[in-house]
Amino acid sequence: METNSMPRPLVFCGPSGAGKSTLIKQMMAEFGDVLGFSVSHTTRAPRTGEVDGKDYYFTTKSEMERSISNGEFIEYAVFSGNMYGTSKMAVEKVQKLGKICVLDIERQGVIQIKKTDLNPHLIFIKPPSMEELKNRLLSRGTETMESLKKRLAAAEEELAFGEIPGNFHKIIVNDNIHEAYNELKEYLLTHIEDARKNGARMNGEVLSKLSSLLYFSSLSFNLFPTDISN
Ligand SMILES: Nc1ncnc2c1ncn2[C@@H]1O[C@H](COP(=O)(O)OP(=O)(O)OP(=O)(O)O)[C@@H](O)[C@H]1O
Repeated sequence: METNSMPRPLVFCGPSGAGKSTLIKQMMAEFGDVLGFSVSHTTRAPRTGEVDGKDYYFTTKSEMERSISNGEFIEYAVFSGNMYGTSKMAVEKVQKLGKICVLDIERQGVIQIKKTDLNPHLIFIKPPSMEELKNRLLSRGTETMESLKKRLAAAEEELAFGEIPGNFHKIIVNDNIHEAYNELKEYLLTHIEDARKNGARMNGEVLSKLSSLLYFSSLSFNLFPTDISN
């Protein structure tokens, strides 16, 4: 059960190409009523098909640095030469809807988020091998030779971080995507059901408050006057 009214966020971490976005997209498609994606900010250029405000908030280095110094970010990191970060606004936007906030962040971000009071479920997505990771990044077709090299070099460090005991609550090896997704779903099902029940309870409370409010305003303003023609 949740210990407070805000459901615990889900933090996904793992090397670039491990399959985080693929798994998150499947979860959002199946549990979109109760999950909300925290849209990160980035200074990297949009990839074909990426939408500003949906996949990322695309921004500039100077704008992002200004927001960070104003304390507007929960976590941020430089990865592969670009800045990435989670703004407080992005998480609050999801939590205000009573949904479980889903974050896709890298190692430096996980270290920072662990110091906050967000108390997330920390999930590490691992590729079956470095060779397969390279193949996936190549076939995704999003990388230049230079960015591929950077991502693979960073992957070694991400993997080492993922394997340190206590860093994550759950490690999922994404070999077969269906098996990986089922393992993820099984791990999160109780959390999702709790959030659904809490959401339904919160909606019920809001509805009952609204109907009392309507009832009392109808009495005080006599919105529904009694028929005196009889
Ligand atoms: N189990 C799998 N088997 C084969 N291909 C996969 C599997 N999971 C994901 N892929 C493919 O591998 C590529 C990388 O996956 P994805 O973009 O989800 O990784 P990511 O961890 O989100 O990477 P990044 O951090 O760079 O955004 C994609 O083209 C995706 O379709």
